[in-house]
Amino acid sequence: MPHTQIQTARCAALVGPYLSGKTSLLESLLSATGATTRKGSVRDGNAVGDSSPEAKARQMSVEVNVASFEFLGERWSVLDCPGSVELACETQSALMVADVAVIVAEAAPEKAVLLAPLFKFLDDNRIPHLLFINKVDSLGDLRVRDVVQAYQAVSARKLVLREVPIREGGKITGFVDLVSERAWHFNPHKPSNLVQIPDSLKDREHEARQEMLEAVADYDDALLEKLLEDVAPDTQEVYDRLASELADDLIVPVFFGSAENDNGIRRLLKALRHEGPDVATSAERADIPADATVAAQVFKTLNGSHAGKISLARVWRGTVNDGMTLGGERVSGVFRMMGHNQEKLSQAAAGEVVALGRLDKAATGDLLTDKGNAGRSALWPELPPPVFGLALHAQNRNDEVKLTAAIQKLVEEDPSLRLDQSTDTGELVLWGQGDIHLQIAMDRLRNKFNVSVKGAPPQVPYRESIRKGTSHHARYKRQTGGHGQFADIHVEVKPLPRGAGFQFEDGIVGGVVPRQFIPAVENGVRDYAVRGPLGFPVVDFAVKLTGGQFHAVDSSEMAFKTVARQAMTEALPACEPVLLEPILTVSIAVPSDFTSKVQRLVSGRRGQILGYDARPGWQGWDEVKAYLPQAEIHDLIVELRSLSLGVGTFTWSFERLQELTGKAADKAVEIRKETLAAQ
Ligand SMILES: Nc1nc2c(ncn2[C@@H]2O[C@H](COP(=O)(O)OP(=O)(O)OP(=O)(O)O)[C@@H](O)[C@H]2O)c(=O)[nH]1
Repeated sequence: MPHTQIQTARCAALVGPYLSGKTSLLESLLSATGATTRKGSVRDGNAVGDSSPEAKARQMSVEVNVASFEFLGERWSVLDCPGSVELACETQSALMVADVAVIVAEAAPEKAVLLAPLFKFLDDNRIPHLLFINKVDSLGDLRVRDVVQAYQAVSARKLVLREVPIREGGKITGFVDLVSERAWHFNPHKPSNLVQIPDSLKDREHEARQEMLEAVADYDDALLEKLLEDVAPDTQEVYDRLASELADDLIVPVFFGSAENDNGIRRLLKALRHEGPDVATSAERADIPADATVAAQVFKTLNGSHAGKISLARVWRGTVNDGMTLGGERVSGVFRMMGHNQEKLSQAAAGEVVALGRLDKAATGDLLTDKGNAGRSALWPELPPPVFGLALHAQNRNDEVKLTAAIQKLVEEDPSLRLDQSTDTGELVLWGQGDIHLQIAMDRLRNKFNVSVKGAPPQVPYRESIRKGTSHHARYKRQTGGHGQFADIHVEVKPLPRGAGFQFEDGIVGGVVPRQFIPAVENGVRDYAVRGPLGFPVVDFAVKLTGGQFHAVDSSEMAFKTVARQAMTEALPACEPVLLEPILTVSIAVPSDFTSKVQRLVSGRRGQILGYDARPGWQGWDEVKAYLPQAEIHDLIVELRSLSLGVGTFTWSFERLQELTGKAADKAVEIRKETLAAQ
């Protein structure tokens, strides 16, 4: 078919559920196009992608792999994205700069819901995408059309089957292309060869082709008219409509094959070549300002310990030259990536995906132009809220200082990580998207930044308060040599309502405690309140200084501060101390099939369900709102994912403190005592 050669390079992102075969597909695309001479494999650990130690150790993609090839004179960059839900932020960033996404999915209709967040993200961002059903070598009796039907339930756009399988002896041995109506026979690790359409398949082929044409005609009146009048449409017209409807994200063409056996790969390449939009179309989608002559957008940042900072960027417009000023900084090196290997270029033209050296101020999402750094694009996806935290400690105490700097570099590489220095517990808590996400981060700290760390569940920031008040008299008197120390106070202590904090009242009349010592009394109480009788910060109580005595020579600020602490130490245990635990408001989002399981999960964790509603903008999903003790949240995401095929997620915010009594309280106090004793 005629094809106007597209001069600019294009970019496809490979996305899809965990272990669906994206890295294998990249390997297959590279070998089919001659970009690699020997096909590697994920199993053998010699694929172009997944070459980092963290990826090899897990046999999974832990970050986006970038590679490129030429197919029939056109350059393509491929962004092989990680499939794990915990690494979705990385995938979303890569998708923002791609012309087209290939969703690689196994034929698993029972897990169709896994694709829902991806379809929604692609549709929300109008990113053209097609579906490649992988691993058809092990499809068994499943029918491709049934798989498509199951996936249709989670896609707002119409899935349009572009080929039908040829089956022999219970196996898929080839396919019939529904546009050209030509049949191909799969050959292991070799291009398919043209065959006759089997007679037994002719009816099915005709039916499927009609369905495809009708789906396409939904958006094209001229084509619809032809179909209604039984006029056979011209093949070129069908290809053109398919291309424009894909570019407008109106339809999702569906292909299938086997990355492992290199089947269906050339058909996929042809679809990308003929139907993938060009960079100018995608730049419009990305809202690249018209006045920028040169524009590139960073979708990933790498802080190599030796090579310095590298920004992976898509060139949206113009040419990026090594040494030029882009985004207000000098570009020091332009590289084309092939997995972990880099090829130095003197320049990169529009459409290319390149690594740019030493742009110290550029961050992921930033749009760099010849006019300056326009900052993070308004269209860039929001960061996912953190759902799993670990308190980190350097294995070697001397590394504690290095640790914070190294984590900051990691956060720059992966903005879905967040570092919090807890003011309550003093812990350095790394927040992320799940246990695997944080384990990868910890591995990177060791492998890249040479800091070995241990992770532990973060401490819960309990508080304590009192249930009843008391009056107390305390005297502090020391006579050591010359100057003595003297301070004497009467205080009234009383509980305050939840959320009131701490109040201090000066009730002194007649100057029995001189004015200059009163702040010292308040400071002494505040000092004490950092750790009450149960070992936690004391809140929601009031102290009134009602009387006292002083000595003209021996009284000092220090003495009054000390006596105030002493008064609290003596008085508070008698005020019925009570533990307060933080309660969070959580909002848990799951497909509605899992809503009742979520309610049980919340109840089983001492939570209080507030109700549930449809999740706005998510068809077939619910949002369950509940109060949940913070102590129950640490591994909530783990259980939530395991009951929802991995797609459940939640957001949380602090709600209030609430009294905790009984065994749970005793345990918290016991652990606190052990922790304090160990310090
Ligand atoms: N039978 C069969 N297995 C395949 C095929 N493609 C990939 N696999 C296997 O599926 C597993 C996962 O493949 P990967 O290519 O690592 O999957 P991925 O989608 O890149 O994985 P993540 O990026 O970690 O989500 C590997 O064991 C592959 O060998 C295929 O076409 N057929």
